[in-house]
Amino acid sequence: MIWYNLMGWIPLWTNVNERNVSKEFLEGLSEVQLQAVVNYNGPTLVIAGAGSGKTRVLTYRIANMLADGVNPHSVLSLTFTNKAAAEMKERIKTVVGEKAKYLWMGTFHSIFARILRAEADKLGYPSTFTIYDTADSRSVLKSIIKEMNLDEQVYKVNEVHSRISLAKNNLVTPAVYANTSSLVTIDAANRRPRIADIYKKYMQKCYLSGAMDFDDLLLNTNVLFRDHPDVLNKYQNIFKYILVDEYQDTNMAQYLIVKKLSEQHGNLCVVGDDAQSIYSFRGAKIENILNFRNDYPNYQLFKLEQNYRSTQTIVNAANSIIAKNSKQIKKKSFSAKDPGERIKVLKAYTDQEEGFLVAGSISDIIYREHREYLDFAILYRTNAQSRIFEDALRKKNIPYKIYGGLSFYQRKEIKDMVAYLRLIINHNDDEAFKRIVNYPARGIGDTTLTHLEQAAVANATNLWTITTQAPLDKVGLKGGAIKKMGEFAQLIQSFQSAIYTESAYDFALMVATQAGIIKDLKEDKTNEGVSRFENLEQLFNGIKEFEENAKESGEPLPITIDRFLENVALLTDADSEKPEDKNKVSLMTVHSAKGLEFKHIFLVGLEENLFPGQMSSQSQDDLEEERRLFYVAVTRAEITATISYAQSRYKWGNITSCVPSRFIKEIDSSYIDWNEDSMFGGSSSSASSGGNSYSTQHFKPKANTISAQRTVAPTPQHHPVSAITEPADMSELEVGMEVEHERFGFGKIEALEGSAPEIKATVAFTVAGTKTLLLKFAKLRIVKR
Ligand SMILES: Nc1ncnc2c1ncn2[C@@H]1O[C@H](COP(=O)(O)OP(=O)(O)OP(=O)(O)O)[C@@H](O)[C@H]1O
Ligand SMILES: [Mg+2]
Repeated sequence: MIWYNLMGWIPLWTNVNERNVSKEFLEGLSEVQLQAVVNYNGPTLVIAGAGSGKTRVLTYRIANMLADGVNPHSVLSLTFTNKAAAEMKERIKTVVGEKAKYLWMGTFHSIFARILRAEADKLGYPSTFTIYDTADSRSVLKSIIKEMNLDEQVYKVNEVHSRISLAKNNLVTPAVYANTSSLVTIDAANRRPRIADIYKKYMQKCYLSGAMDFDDLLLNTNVLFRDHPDVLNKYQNIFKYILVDEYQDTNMAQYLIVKKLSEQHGNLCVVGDDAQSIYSFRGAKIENILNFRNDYPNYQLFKLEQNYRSTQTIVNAANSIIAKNSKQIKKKSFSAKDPGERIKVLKAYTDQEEGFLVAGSISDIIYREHREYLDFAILYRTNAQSRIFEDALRKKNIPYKIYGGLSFYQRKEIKDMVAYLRLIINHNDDEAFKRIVNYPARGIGDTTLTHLEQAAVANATNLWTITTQAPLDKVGLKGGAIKKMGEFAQLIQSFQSAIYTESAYDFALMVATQAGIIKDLKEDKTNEGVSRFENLEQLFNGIKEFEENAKESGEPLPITIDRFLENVALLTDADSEKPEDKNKVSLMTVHSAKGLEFKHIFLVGLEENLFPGQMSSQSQDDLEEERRLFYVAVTRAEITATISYAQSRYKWGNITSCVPSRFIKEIDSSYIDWNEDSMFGGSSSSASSGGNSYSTQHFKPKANTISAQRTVAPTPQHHPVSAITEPADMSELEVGMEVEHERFGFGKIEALEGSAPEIKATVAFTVAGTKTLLLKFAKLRIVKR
């Protein structure tokens, strides 16, 4: 092993390249980074904390190879999102020019989808196979569970799906699954013994539909390489250099692909941080990083210890968090930047108020520090938390964008259009078939479809084959239905000859017109109808844009529709950014924020059972993963990190009280600014919110202006009050009483419900409006006149 680090250089390495003066781009690297960049032969592990330049090292390592004359076709670089790959490529392009575009660079899924298309026949798939998204997979599973007459409450589609997904990522086949007790948890063994059967049927159905789900892209690549040594050999020869970012989050299937591919040349470089392993729920194995030394005993190890992203306070705070984990590779991480501000904690009474506080703080910082919207990110544990922040940002006219969910492509009108394109390219795609067989309405009813489906199951084939090859009268269809099915099949077939000759946009437009989609959407003049039509237009804009981008990068014409579909199918949560979205506040889950950085981070919903999530209290391992997630979140910040939590939150329509997350207390207290007073009482410390309707301004000169915008509790002049008591004992409160709240001002109790200590009061405040408050936090005072 050859070991470099910044503090102690171990001079075992004799072949250190001299700093090449003509390679100016290398000037921006530290000494240890430079060594990791220039020594690009042999197995290499770069292990280092967040923000230490791991991704930068990968990028420059590739640039340096190309500058040395390495053929870009022989370099495979695997990233976690397509966006990261595109940025990396762009960066390399600026350094070494156009040849960067020939690099194999992308996510595991996109690279191996490309290889699978080229080799599909070896696996009995058409090269036009469809890539099923999660919704497709779940729909298939749903129909199987129904077909098998299983209880949908016991065999919940989402759970079954994640079990199958986990099995696939561990390369566990249905047969092995059925016989491996360690994979079937006690819960599943007792209550869901048929998962292996569902899994098997699911595999068959996908295969018959000529479809692979996301996990299949990795599973089938493994099958391909296992069963076809010649194919493996071909790609081993092609990829002379393989590089993997975020290696700590690779799963078994990914690990094996990389291991096999690099066997020939041994030039595998992986970079990662065990402290940022956050995908074990999807099968990621932190062990992959730990086992690197066993797999490649002659590896070079580089440890990067300087964090170039964040202030000292943020780095130190993050170190203090991760130190609480028992499982970790000990490593140093320091920042040479300014000490910076302490991590602020915003305490809100309610989830809604949390939204206001955060939005307020953002506009405050923008105003005070002259920042742009793109400098901010709000990070949450679960996607469902976004709504409250969206509302608050909208009210303040702060533009924002949401990553994740890919909701645009989940809209009905978009899915319908995409389903047409999918079915035209791959007639066997049952999910697409079912979606559009009667859209736009052409009088094909559920009964017809049921007959077709039953025949497909009975003959172990797909709907298209039944429709076009079976005697439909024997399948149970009547004359009218037979005719309509014939017309439908003809329509789909009629586009066949143009798929690869027309450009994507022209082709899609032809389909949308001839299939009657445009007419159907145009006819609907309701608001929803108009917005559906606009969405379709957006999709077409997206197709055009895709075409233009591909043209610009010099790809052969025409840019066909299958290329666009592939691109859509492989989108990840972090990929959905449009150019007009550039200068906006980013909202995303912590998982999606991996690898990214922002000047100012707001980490919200820091409450027990939310972050750490409910499941994580079950085991130490889960809790440690949540803690790593927290570490990832904090280390996204360059200048400030702010944490917020609410004391009460709506859950299923009920207000429930919340306990601040243990993680806040785990941060070394010297890096925390609890900031309690500034929120409610106007201390001189920071992190209150300028335009916020509740909080108090903290920097004096502008206080008057801003306070004028605030909702202020009416003063005694407006309300002739004779006495206000100490905070009321809950038992003293009654409906109809006049009370005062420290921020909402005066109001009247309209209702009391629940029992101590969870009593809630609905109070109609004179200025702030009606609010439901948990009394143990609200500290109401009774107004005595
Ligand atoms: N030697 C350097 N000099 C100046 N800036 C640097 C240097 N190395 C890295 N940086 C900058 O520091 C930031 C973090 O780098 P990078 O994203 O590569 O870190 P990372 O280790 O990949 O982080 P993460 O673990 O979060 O993925 C980036 O803005 C990068 O440009
Ligand atoms: Mg990185």
